[in-house]
Amino acid sequence: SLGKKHKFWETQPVGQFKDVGDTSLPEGPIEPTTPLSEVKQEPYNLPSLYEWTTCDIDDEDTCTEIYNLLTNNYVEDDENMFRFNYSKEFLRWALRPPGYFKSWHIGVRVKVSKKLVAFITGVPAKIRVRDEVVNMAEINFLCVHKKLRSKRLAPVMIKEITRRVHLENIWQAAYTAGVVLPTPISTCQYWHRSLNPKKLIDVGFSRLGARMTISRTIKLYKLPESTVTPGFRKMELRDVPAVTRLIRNYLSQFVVAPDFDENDVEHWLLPTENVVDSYLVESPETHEVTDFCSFYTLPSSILGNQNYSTLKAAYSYYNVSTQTPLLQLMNDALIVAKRKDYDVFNALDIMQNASFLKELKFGPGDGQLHYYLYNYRIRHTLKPSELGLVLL
Ligand SMILES: CCCCCCCCCCCCCC(=O)CSCCNC(=O)CCNC(=O)[C@H](O)C(C)(C)COP(=O)(O)OP(=O)(O)OC[C@H]1O[C@@H](n2cnc3c(N)ncnc32)[C@H](O)[C@@H]1OP(=O)(O)O
Ligand SMILES: CN(C)Cc1n[nH]c2ccc(-c3ccc(F)cc3OCCn3ccnc3)cc12
Repeated sequence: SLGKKHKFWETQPVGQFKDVGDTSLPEGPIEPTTPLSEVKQEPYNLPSLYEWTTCDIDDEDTCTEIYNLLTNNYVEDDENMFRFNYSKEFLRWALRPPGYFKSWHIGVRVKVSKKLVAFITGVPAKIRVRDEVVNMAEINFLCVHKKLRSKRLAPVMIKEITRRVHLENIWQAAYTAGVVLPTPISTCQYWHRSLNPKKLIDVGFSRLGARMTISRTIKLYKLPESTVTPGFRKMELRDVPAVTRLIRNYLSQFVVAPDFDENDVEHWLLPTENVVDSYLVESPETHEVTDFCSFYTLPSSILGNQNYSTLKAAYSYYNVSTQTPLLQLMNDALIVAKRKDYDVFNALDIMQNASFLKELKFGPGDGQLHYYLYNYRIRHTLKPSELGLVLL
């Protein structure tokens, strides 16, 4: 029909807008897997000025190049006031999960200067869709330098990472984006809970409510100094088996969710300073681990403000409540984040998050996050509450 033409995405094995609502199409892989011998052996062609490079994230200088490219050219909010500022330790965490492939950390350099001007990554993940556990690639950090935009570089990078993922005999992928592409499996809202309202108002992230003063606003968002749940403590290595049992059981209720094993839990959920914080509730009586909450640290650069350069943001990650009310558990997470000097606590309305957002004084964000699967059809668009997957 009319509407935007997606010249690249209409060539890809993804749900097409024209097929939305066609319930005759089966759920599952859209294209059959290809014999490995038929996968293109050589890289796709880049425009002649550029060359592919496989980025070694363990190399300090390469990690710095990636950090600088993203810091200056990655995702901005709709009003171009903030830009994600993933730290180097965060990138090393995000890109080296169990079973990762260095070949999936793909850069583009200018041949002459060797300047890194583009980047795209994949990490392997076992993702369950309903009752099927599918080996997928989680694609992230797609970035083209601002000076090289709208040259159709992104499709070449996407085809190249697709080729490299195919070489590892993986045929599906998961990704999220703030932009609408063919075709979201779900669209969720993000919400923000002010922790440092004065700074948020100063930098233009929040606006003073009608009939509100600064001091009234500070009082509105005030939190206790200490958490309230008995047995609430930081997660430790010895907790990995119990947390794995807890989170596997919890995530089984969602249509799309990671299929975490103990190695995954150790990597993704054990606290890492300035990257991911995780807490659990150990019953003082039974010493059973009954609840879990976690958030990751993703600052945003503040573009064009005299007094502040960085917004310290915590993002809700995976949370499980079996004994402690989710509302109380998440309020303890807010209390910890405030104590650690975060300015704002962000959450998507996925999983059971909608049950606490309003009551804990989260306000709706100004955009949406769309979830996508590559080469896997979902018959009906999912509600955010059916999603159990958080991509960084
Ligand atoms: C089996 C394995 C499969 C693995 C692969 C799975 C798929 C993985 C897919 C990747 C998932 C990444 C997830 C992720 O990283 C999280 S979403 C964050 C993406 N990055 C940013 O927003 C950073 C700032 N923007 C940029 O760097 C550029 O604007 C980018 C590089 C985004 C586009 O560069 P550009 O210079 O602005 O544009 P052209 O090169 O001229 O290309 C235009 C074409 O690119 C399509 N486009 C635009 N934004 C996109 C996006 N976010 N996903 C997918 N496609 C996107 C667009 O629709 C158009 O195609 P169409 O004509 O068909 O509409
Ligand atoms: C998920 N991961 C793939 C990064 C990513 N890509 N595109 C995005 C678009 C929105 C969000 C997002 C997710 C949760 C949230 F609470 C706020 C968000 O963006 C606010 C707007 N913003 C953008 C930059 N600085 C502020 C993340 C992303």
